Amino acid sequence: MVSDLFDADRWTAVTGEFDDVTYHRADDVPAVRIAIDRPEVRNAFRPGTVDELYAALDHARQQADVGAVLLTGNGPSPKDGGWAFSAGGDQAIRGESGYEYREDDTADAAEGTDADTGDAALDTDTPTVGRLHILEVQRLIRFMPKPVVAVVPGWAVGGGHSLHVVCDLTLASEEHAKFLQTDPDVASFDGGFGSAYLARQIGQKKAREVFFLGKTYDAAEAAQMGMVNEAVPHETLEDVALDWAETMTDKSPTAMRMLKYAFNLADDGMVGQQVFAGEATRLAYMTDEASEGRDAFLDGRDPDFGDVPWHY
Ligand SMILES: CC(C)(COP(=O)(O)OP(=O)(O)OC[C@H]1O[C@@H](n2cnc3c(N)ncnc32)[C@H](O)[C@@H]1OP(=O)(O)O)[C@@H](O)C(=O)NCCC(=O)NCCSC(=O)c1cc(O)c2ccccc2c1O
Repeated sequence: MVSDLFDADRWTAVTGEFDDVTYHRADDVPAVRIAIDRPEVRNAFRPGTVDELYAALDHARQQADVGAVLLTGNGPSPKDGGWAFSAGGDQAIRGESGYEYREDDTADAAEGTDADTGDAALDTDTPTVGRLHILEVQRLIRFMPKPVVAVVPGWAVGGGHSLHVVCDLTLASEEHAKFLQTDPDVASFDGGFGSAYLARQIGQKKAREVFFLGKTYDAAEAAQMGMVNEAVPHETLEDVALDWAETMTDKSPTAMRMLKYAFNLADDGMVGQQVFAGEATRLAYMTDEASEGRDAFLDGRDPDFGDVPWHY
């Protein structure tokens, strides 16, 4: 069983070697579901978990027929029935330079696993140094050209809280979702999206409260603060998430992509401009004007842009 909230009739597993993550594609919606699968430790992530998250998300990014990603945590815990989106970095394997691979951490994806085949695509050694590469996952979510929805069935804590913050939308379980920042309790700090983008969402004073006072907020409070879009009954969480995916994937892919990058642009500086401009270039390439520029070069003649209007 994948998760109590998972409806096996609506999803098909994506082939790949995953130990800490499950990865499914919806049968009737162009969307995928990626879930951390360590419910016994509140879906805390270790380096191998992060590798697999990255591999699944990057695979989803590259599927031209997938328009939305649902990111969640499987549950409940077999130990005590508790639910979690993620409790952040696994503190049991935190070393002095970051989170460390241990023997039982099957880091297949770190070796370049191909998400389609599970085969090792690149021959790299398992790193011996500590990692903080959940930040790479954050950037992947931020820059991928399709919406990512955090589907929060329980605790979103520390680095798990930051993960929901960086997602485009957050949907939370009315009964079980809880939001908490423990970073300064465990001498950690997400000074990037987890704090700065949070402040954009809920305001500076409130974001400082989240980190400095470490209060726990339920789904209704988090929605009222502006870091959660909607709180829904626990049993309906994944159905509503898939409805959202269906709504979003019915819309124009180009408009959705340009909107996501436009929302990012002001906060992301020159990187935001580069990502937005890349998509503007793609749109320009689709015009007759661009074809004329290319063809003139290939034909060895001067381009004739005479018929192209100077739009205003
Ligand atoms: C999440 C909790 C509030 C849940 O409390 P609850 O009482 O419901 O459950 P338990 O405490 O009994 O936990 C059950 C079980 O899970 C284990 N567990 C929970 N969280 C973790 C964890 N993060 N790491 C390892 N194990 C965890 C717990 O030990 C129990 O196991 P048993 O064997 O005893 O059954 C509460 O659990 C909690 O507060 N957890 C810790 C949250 C936390 O501090 N997370 C880390 C924050 S730092 C971080 O995530 C982080 C990661 C990065 O990679 C970064 C990179 C760059 C910058 C910043 C980063 C960053 O901040």
